[in-house]
Amino acid sequence: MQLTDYIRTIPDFPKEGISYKDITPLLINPKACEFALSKLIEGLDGKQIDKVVGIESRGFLFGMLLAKALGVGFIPIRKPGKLPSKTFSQAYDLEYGSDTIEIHKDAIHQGEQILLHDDLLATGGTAAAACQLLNKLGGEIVQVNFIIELDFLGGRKLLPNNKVNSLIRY
Ligand SMILES: O=P(O)(O)OC[C@H]1O[C@H](OP(=O)(O)OP(=O)(O)O)[C@H](O)[C@@H]1O
Ligand SMILES: Nc1ncnc2[nH]cnc12
Repeated sequence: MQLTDYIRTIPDFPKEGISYKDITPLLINPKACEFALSKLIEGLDGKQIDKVVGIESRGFLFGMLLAKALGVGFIPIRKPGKLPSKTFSQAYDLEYGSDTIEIHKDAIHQGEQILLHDDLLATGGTAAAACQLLNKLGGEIVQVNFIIELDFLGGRKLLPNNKVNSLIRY
């Protein structure tokens, strides 16, 4: 199976000049989703994971599937003002703007082995901000994985201390 067959490129969305990678053709196909999930798990090389953290909103989709498949809990990192209990916040820049993400202060315990997941790595601002939050909580980031990585934006450079795995690289 070729995962790239299930990714659609939309020019000039959400802003002129952005070539948007749309994963909805993947989401609509259960066999392709199963394949992508198995590849993400394969990329973990059997490493022990205590919790999966997914970044709002597209990181929730495979994040929860990964947690279920690994038999561990899922933790959402959310946009500001969405999490109801006490949070840590981190501001960051992304390919088409800037934003803040938050995590519950009690979501992770010191030394827990964390898999961080998002659908796409672009400039790396979002994932780097998420790593800062996880480090603050004392989580050990085992791997950061993505369905898609936009190599030409160099996002990996913002994750110099992390193992990064992406299924598709453009
Ligand atoms: O590497 P970066 O340049 O930081 O960009 C990557 C982020 O951008 C997208 O999220 P977006 O903020 O568009 O939100 P969404 O998941 O709710 O669509 C994507 O899902 C990543 O989280
Ligand atoms: N080019 C892109 N396509 C889809 N999601 C993105 N998030 C940041 N850049 C993106």
